[in-house]
Amino acid sequence: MSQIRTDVKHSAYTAGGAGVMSSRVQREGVFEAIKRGDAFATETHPAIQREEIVLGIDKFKLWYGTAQALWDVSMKIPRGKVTSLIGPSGCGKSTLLRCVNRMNDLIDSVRVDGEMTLNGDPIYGAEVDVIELRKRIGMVFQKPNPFPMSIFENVVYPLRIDGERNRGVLEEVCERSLRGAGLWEEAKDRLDQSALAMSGGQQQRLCIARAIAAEPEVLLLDEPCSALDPIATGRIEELIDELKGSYSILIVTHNMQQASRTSDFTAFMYLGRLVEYGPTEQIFLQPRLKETEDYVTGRFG
Ligand SMILES: Nc1ncnc2c1ncn2[C@@H]1O[C@H](COP(=O)(O)OP(=O)(O)OP(=O)(O)O)[C@@H](O)[C@H]1O
Repeated sequence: MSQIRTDVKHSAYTAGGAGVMSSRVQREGVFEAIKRGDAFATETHPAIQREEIVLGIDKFKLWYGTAQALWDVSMKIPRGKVTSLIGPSGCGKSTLLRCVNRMNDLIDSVRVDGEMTLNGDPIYGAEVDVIELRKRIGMVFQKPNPFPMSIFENVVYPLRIDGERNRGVLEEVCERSLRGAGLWEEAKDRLDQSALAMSGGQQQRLCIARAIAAEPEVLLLDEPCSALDPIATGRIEELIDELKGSYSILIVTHNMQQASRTSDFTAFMYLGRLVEYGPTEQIFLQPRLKETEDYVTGRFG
């Protein structure tokens, strides 16, 4: 899908919505219900059920101190596909993403409830080794964060910390990961040079190379293009398209065009709730809820 359409035909509260919404929610709308704190069920499209699942999120809640930021979020993330989290600023997209690899553990005031599973294994629980978990879930941040070392050492960093010393293995992984991140041709003659001398777009692809060097089961991208110019953004979007199939990607984006171009599935969040979740084309062209339509067509947010 190359562009967002504004002539969407939604079937608010009829095609599946009515079955789960209280009559008050139907009458006054989802956003009013959410603001009031009423019980509210996500509009999940049936197509999700046909997918093989890599990540399960079940009734997940999060508080920063006394302020609740996530409310009963339940969703299944398909394997080998790209799933976008969209929604207005402050709706909890990054918070949800950071819960997947337990980055929020680093914030003292955070408390969570509910379940998440990675290929069936619990993500939360006293027995979970968070360091091992983070090896299975790669993450790329808004601003590229290469380490102050050579391009080569950046890419093989995950193997180094696992104790890998075999030069042949490291070189093979370096080349494979840089090729995977679309950076090999630009980087192959300067592998020993500092990563900090690369352009912002190259640094972000390097961070993706470093993430995929660890062969993660899920790749989390938190607004990976927000610090990049349009050309570098285009390269990252092409790369996301190429990684699809081999990797399961969950991406937070502010950019509707980016969500529609890059993702197979899209989840629309509002005030810490998951409002509607389904195939990207349906979310953009035939959303079930009027609120989703208003957001994706730019009528609010
Ligand atoms: N470290 C924190 N401590 C306290 N509150 C936080 C913290 N991080 C986020 N919040 C709050 O949690 C809510 C969700 O924020 P979050 O950053 O997840 O939203 P977002 O949808 O990713 O926003 P944006 O699109 O602006 O990045 C907001 O109300 C925010 O102020």
